[in-house]
Amino acid sequence: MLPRPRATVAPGAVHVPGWLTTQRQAQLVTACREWGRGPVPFRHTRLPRGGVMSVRTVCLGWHWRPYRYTRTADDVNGGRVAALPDWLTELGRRAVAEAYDDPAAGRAYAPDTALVNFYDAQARMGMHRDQDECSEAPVVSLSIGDSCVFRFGNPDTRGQPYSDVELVSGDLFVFGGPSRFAYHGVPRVRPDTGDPATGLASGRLNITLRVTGLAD
Ligand SMILES: O=C(O)CCC(=O)C(=O)O
Ligand SMILES: [Fe+2]
Repeated sequence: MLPRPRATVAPGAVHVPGWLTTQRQAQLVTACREWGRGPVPFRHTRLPRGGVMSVRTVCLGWHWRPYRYTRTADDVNGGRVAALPDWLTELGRRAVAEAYDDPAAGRAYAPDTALVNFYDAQARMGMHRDQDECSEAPVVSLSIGDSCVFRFGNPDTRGQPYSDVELVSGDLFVFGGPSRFAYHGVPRVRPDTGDPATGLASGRLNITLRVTGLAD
């Protein structure tokens, strides 16, 4: 397969294909399994109006539920979420530095939460903005397993203009600056497109690192 070129999808939104080695992806898959064992398990997030998200999510550092962050998972089992490990923070710093070709931006990046989403073949994510953070620092997104269509739009509307980007296992996507509060979503996952060498036999994992801007 030809290497896919790195692309600026919108101002401040950069797609870096094949950023994670297979070995690093396998390490992340193992870590995600471990995080799912507790203290808070993966769950389908309940929405305030009664809906349930099709992805399953576990959080690190801070627990996200619509539409705020807390230290304990009061909508799951009340447990305190697992810590965000230093090695993952470090990976996020490197992601920002390399996506923006800006070592200082990488050094300044201090994520304090990660959302780990698992998509089975039917799971989707509707167009939304990541806007429960009190910070304009970029979001770092890592994808492992099945490919998906990642729809990345604009800060003003759920509709056009947007770009449909194919996110493949190992890809990095960073969105910050003028795109930090852009609408985005996952309209479809492509079953059986992942590489079993990552340790994920089916489905898709997405890890987003964020800065909440919150203090205890
Ligand atoms: O799965 C993805 O690629 C995006 C996930 C996402 O937008 C989110 O967790 O807020
Ligand atoms: Fe999001």
